Amino acid sequence: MKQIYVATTNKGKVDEFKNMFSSLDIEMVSLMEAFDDVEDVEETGTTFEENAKLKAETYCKTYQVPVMADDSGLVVDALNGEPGVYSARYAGEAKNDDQNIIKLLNNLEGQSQRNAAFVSVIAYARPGKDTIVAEGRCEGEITEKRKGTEGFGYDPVFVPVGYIQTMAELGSEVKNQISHRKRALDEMLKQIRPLL
Ligand SMILES: O=P(O)(O)OP(=O)(O)OP(=O)(O)OC[C@H]1O[C@@H](n2cnc3c(O)ncnc32)[C@H](O)[C@@H]1O
Ligand SMILES: [Mg+2]
Repeated sequence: MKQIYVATTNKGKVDEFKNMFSSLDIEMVSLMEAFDDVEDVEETGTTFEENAKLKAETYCKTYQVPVMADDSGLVVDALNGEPGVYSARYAGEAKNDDQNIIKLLNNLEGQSQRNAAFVSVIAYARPGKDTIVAEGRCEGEITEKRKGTEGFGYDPVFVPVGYIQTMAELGSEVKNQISHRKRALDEMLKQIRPLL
């Protein structure tokens, strides 16, 4: 079976990729589990695409295996697209989900326009070949209070369009069918299927 290495330091993303790959005829291998010396790649890009490529290409070059990496985040209309590429470190380099949510809700206090979208850009880097990129979005709204315990990141304050519960209440079964990451992966598979 074809193996693809997925590179992420985020446990929530690993679980989602494992779940989404489980029905495919491609084996997903966690790069961080396969190699014990994996160093963090600094996300110096200003777009999701730049950072996704940076992560995938750096690891592909180091380990000479095909690598997929996701760069993702929350884009809030009333905050001019913030936190965007800074979603993980919105409240500081410690990358604390709870602090990030507190900062987001504070910045949106009294704001009735709460439209937002989760965005995921997946880059697939292969040794000696051009990198392939795919994007997925999930539109929704930011709640006034956090609700639910599943998922990670901003899931407790994000209600997808067409639902009344947050991603953290809906849980992985629903999330992995409608999420930005699932849509990006579907887009990616359309492009790489013929190449596998
Ligand atoms: O870079 P890697 O190692 O993959 O892990 P990371 O957590 O730093 O990942 P990103 O740089 O792509 O930052 C993504 C952040 O955006 C938020 N985010 C992304 N996808 C999300 C999702 O499905 N649900 C909730 N929040 C999400 C969350 O705060 C993430 O930490
Ligand atoms: Mg990151």
